[in-house]
Amino acid sequence: MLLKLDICFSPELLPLYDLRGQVAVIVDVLRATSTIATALAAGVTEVYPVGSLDECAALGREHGCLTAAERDGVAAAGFDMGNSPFELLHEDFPVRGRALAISTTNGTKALLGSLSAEAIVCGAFLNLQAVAEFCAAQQRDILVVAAGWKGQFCLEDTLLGGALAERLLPLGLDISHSDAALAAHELWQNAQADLPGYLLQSAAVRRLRKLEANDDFVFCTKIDIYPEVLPLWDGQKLVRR
Ligand SMILES: O=C(O)[C@H](CS(=O)(=O)O)OP(=O)(O)O
Repeated sequence: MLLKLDICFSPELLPLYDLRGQVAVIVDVLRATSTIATALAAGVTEVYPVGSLDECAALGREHGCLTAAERDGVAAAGFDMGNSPFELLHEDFPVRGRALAISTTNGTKALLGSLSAEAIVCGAFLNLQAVAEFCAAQQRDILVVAAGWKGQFCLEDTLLGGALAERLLPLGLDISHSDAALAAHELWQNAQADLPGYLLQSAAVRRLRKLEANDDFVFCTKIDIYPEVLPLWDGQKLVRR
């Protein structure tokens, strides 16, 4: 049987999908899932995605987790870091061997809304190959859950869905049933020659540039920097597989 891939364009649309038996690929290219992949690549042992700032603070206080928290693109006050992957790569701020609790505007919401899936992984351009290999091995239908922006469609997460489809099509993936997947694949065809250039027109990049986080955008559009880093949900937390 051909495997299918579909795309849910925002967490608000999740009630329309039945995730049971499927692989959910949570995607928040700018920036949560890129930051989570970077954290695990940098030696963070486990990542706890949480919905509220209070839960994030409690995990820091009561369990000694590093805490990353952001709202509307800005680091929330009182936490170890915001939502930039570079904060996990500072030499003077060692993260290896530590657990991380993270709460962001869109990305953690997408993950916490997808818990009925058979398997849950985090996808970004940084770890696209790891995600593709996992999906190929699972032999289950795939739902790409785009974090979007405050319930709305976004280009960068949709493009990741298209790029994942492109990797899996030669293995027999079927996207013919889903206009969402077909559209994402078409978008990827247009963007792949110059992904950062294509995304310059996107709302997320305009937001990050206002926040002087353009370096984050450039980094998060690099493909397969971490081809073996797969953030996998173990029922309570994300661990590197
Ligand atoms: O910090 C981010 O990149 C975003 C915040 S927003 O889209 O700028 O409001 O959070 P995320 O949950 O990573 O989309």
